[in-house]
Amino acid sequence: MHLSLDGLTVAIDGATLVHSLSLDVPDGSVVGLVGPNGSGKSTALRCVYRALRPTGGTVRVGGDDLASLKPREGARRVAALTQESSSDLDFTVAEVVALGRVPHQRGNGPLTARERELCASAMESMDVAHLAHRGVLTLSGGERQRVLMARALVQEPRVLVLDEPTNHLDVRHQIHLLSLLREVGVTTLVVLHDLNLAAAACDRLGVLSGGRLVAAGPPADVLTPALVREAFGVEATVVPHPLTGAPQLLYRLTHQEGTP
Ligand SMILES: Nc1ncnc2c1ncn2[C@@H]1O[C@H](COP(=O)(O)OP(=O)(O)OP(=O)(O)O)[C@@H](O)[C@H]1O
Repeated sequence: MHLSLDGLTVAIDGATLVHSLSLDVPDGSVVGLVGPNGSGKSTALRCVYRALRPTGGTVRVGGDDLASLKPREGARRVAALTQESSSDLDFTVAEVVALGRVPHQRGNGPLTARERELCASAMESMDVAHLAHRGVLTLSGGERQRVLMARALVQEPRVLVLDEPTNHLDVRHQIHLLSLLREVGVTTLVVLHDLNLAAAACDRLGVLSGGRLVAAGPPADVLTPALVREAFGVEATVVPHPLTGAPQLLYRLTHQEGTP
């Protein structure tokens, strides 16, 4: 299902945090949003999972204005894994994952056999099946992140919105999660800090700086030394990955005058 941000603007207390952001995420594609700290990535994403109402512009999901959809219909279409996703209650892992089915359920009936199978397979896929009976509050940061991703998958969304989903994950689980996005084939908008992972995982990238989209396109077109210098203030050498051809950034740590 196609996701599009059309002239999205967010102003809070007189400060414009996102300036007229237009970005398309075609059906089944993975689009990455990158940019320095405070550039507006999470703010833009919050409008897509309806934690924030934009001041201007529209978020369209499958052609429909998200703001016009009933909350349940919105939740059937869009699942989010965000910095705010957490559970303060000591549910078990299996219970938290099963919560992903709520937008599809009528009343408080038990899960169907298909839904139980869906939960089992999502937990297996995110490598948390062995934690099914553990309380989520006892989990490590990475384990909790994988549980929340399993919950998002169980929701069977048409659009996935992920804010730094690899935060907390070790390198094996980072690669697994990002590879999974391709396999699942769900339209995905994902904020990533690691530009090399973003280049490998995404069909297209959008670069935010100061709340404005300063570049958008395939990773090889976007991740140039000039763009990285301008947006991030960093010197990088860009080389093609020897196996995949995806652009990879090499950095050199610079010595600061006056430090040992
Ligand atoms: N509710 C708010 N009130 C005032 N300022 C806010 C609010 N929410 C976010 N901001 C500011 O808006 C800017 C963009 O924040 P946002 O969280 O979208 O950035 P980001 O690109 O996701 O950053 P990071 O990479 O650090 O996660 C920041 O300067 C932040 O301090």
